[in-house]
Amino acid sequence: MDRPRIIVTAVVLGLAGAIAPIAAMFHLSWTQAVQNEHERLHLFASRAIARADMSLDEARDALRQIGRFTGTPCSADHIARMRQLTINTRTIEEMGYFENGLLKCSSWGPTDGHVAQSKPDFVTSDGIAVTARMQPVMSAGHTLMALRYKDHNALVDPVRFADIIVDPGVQLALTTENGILVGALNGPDPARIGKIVAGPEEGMDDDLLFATAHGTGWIAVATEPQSQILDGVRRQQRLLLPLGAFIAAFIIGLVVWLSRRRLSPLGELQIAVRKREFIVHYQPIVELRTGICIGAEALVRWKRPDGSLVRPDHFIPLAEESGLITAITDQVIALVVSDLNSLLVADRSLHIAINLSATDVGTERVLPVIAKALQHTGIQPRQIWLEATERGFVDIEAARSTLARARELGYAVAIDDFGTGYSSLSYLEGLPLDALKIDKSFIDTISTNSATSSVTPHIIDMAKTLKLKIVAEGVETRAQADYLKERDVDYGQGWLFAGPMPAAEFIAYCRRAKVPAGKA
Ligand SMILES: Nc1nc2c(ncn2[C@@H]2O[C@@H]3COP(=O)(O)O[C@H]4[C@@H](O)[C@H](n5cnc6c(=O)[nH]c(N)nc65)O[C@@H]4COP(=O)(O)O[C@H]3[C@H]2O)c(=O)[nH]1
Repeated sequence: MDRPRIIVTAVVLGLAGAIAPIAAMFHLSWTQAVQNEHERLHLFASRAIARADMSLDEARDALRQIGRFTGTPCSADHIARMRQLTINTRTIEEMGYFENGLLKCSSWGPTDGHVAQSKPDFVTSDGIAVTARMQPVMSAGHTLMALRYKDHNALVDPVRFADIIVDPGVQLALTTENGILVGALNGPDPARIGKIVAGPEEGMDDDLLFATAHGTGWIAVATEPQSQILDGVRRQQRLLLPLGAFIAAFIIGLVVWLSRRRLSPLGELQIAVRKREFIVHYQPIVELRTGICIGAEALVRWKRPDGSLVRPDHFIPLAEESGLITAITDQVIALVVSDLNSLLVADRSLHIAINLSATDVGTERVLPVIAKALQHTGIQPRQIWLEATERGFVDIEAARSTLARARELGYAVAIDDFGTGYSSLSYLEGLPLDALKIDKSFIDTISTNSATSSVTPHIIDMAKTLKLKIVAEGVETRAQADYLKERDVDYGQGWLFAGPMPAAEFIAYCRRAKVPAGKA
């Protein structure tokens, strides 16, 4: 992904990361507050059911007691007993005795016997027939509930079935299972209660929150206006919004950290390695005596997604420091083989020099990589030169072992940038080498009177003493080329002959250079 896309993606992710947790916490505050309210309403409804059951138990107890009366029905004793039970049972307003379906007497005294038994709304499992709303004949007060067991009935004030303490704003209703309103607190709307009873256990009906509880035979409904939960929502928001803000800050931090990492030079280089964004340019090496091209040095370039080329000086040090260099070396080896396989097979006199990093020289890791890349290509190992700089000789024993093994396998080994490090003759003597590349800084001094100009002939003599092939790097002028040729330096590389070029151009250059290249 290129830079602008990373930035755009980071901004989008950052915004989403900031908005999503806050929005989620707003939503969660609301649902949590609603759930809390439902639980609270459910508690009131359950209490109403418990209260109704208790009232029913009281009435049932009184009905059973009077059922055990064995004296003459509607005698003074019987009426006194009913009256006593009415007085002693808080729930009961009046008791009555029925014969052949007609009220014969009540706790108030004998009746004229024309009041018929009411039709029950439901019958409990133990045989108590409940009529939710009926008008008492004797006491002629407000609507009561009738509970009948065998021949006796008890009239109960429905308020007794729902008289629990609720929070302000909460309305309570007790209905039979078929929706007949039995008792109510704080004036709920009967029409809406009827609708709620037929629906789910809890929820929201327009602007009304509700929860129901089911008992044997009745349903309790607790409701409250939606506006009542705003306090609860605010309470939840006070708890959850800081958490949302923390998560948002964490996500934004993470996005910034990740995008900075991806935008950092190392992050970009890691992506380049993963996406194999490297290409190789080839700089011809010519024989100074004839000017014929005898090979090239493979020089890596990083081709950015926008097409621009980054020179190795700008990323090789970072690659070496981070350990990415080994992957880059491997990609260069693969590219050399795929770019120049045919050329190297067609012309056995050509070689390609590959730069090894200090890490590559310190271990033998790279050797099997090259061997594998050359398999089935027809390229001969001697056509591959391995260039090691003096930086790679920090662990001299490891370097010696790698270079010796490389030569055993048939590769040629050259020391690159010679003279810039700490190499001395005695140092060089111990190393298994085929060639020495004189650094450009020494070539630059040729024909000048600088202090280092006298060093160049010594380097040349030293290489000759060690019977090494010599390559002069960075040859830019004819005077430099003439000087080197006079001193029997074998090969030259530099802008005088050609700069680094893409593979196709190098192949064309080599074909032309059957005729001597440059007039060295
Ligand atoms: N001013 C001037 N410069 C000339 C002339 N002739 C050649 N050069 C430049 O000198 C450098 C020669 O490569 P080097 O000494 O191995 O130095 C190389 C080498 O140490 C390293 N490098 C390049 N490719 C690789 C690679 O694949 N792996 C590793 N580990 N290092 C590489 O990067 C360094 C720089 O490479 P480049 O930028 O391609 O720079 C190249 C080349 O473009 C000339 O006449 N005048």
